[in-house]
Amino acid sequence: MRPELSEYTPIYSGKVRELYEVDEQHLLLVASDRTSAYDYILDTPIPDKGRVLTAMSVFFFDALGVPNHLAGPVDDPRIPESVLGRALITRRLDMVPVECVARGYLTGSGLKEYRANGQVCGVPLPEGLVDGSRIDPPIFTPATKAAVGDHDENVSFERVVEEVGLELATRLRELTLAVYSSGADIARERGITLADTKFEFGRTPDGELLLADEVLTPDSSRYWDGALYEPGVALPSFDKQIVRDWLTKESGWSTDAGTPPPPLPADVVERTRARYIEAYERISGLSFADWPGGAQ
Ligand SMILES: Nc1ncnc(-c2cnn(Cc3cccc(F)c3)c2)c1Cl
Repeated sequence: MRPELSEYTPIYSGKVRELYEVDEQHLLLVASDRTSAYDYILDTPIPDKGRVLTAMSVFFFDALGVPNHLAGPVDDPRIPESVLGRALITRRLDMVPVECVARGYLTGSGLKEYRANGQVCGVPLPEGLVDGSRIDPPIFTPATKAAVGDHDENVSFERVVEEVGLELATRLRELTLAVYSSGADIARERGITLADTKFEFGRTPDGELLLADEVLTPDSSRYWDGALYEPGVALPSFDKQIVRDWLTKESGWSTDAGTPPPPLPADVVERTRARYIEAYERISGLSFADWPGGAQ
């Protein structure tokens, strides 16, 4: 008999995820079916999104072989039925207050910074780069966690050293770049470009540094279709472009409307759900139908 979710104390509610306390040493990390676009949380959930992204994290945690915060399998008996398949039992860690971002391609806030001063987070880049240019080797572009509703602030490596000390800052950079490259290689072999990603790390009471949070999901990374990639071409998001295009080209809404986006039509929801499942099945080589939870 599984416990009810109401038996666990909620300790954090993010835009699309929640965190509960299971006991002194363990947390329940829950991924919802909510999705965001243009910095809004959409009214319409994408069925199975939480389960697919959980499956992706588990696949990468296993594939990368890096010490991490997982403390049980996806069907751990401590996981309530209502969130089975989209929740994980994790060890409770002392989280490092740095968003550890790796970029293998120049876009988003990195491109904005580059255009202003030819570097990203204090890392100088070659001249002449455009949106989508490859950054090889990938760079560590850390950020400080923003207040709720705000964007993270890109910071220099030196700033991270001030925050956490040189040894840990160096370790974070090494781990971030190594794990990103391994994950990006796995995805690239399956035709998916992971342009960038954001990791979070935490420490155990005896000081071990573990990879925590979600790993290499479309919510923590930019997923591009490898077949469509070309530098300088605005790169559609593998998972979010269907929603973005419907919102900006068909719904009558616009980003400067100052109003929240309208609800999504069923076909946009279904096509987006299918894109998440396609990304998971291509990258993992596994069938999502075998993943626990969902319509029982
Ligand atoms: N193993 C850990 N130990 C301690 N704290 C965390 C932790 C804190 N915050 N976050 C981000 C987050 C993850 C999911 C759902 C949310 F609502 C928020 C993760 C973790 Cl993963």
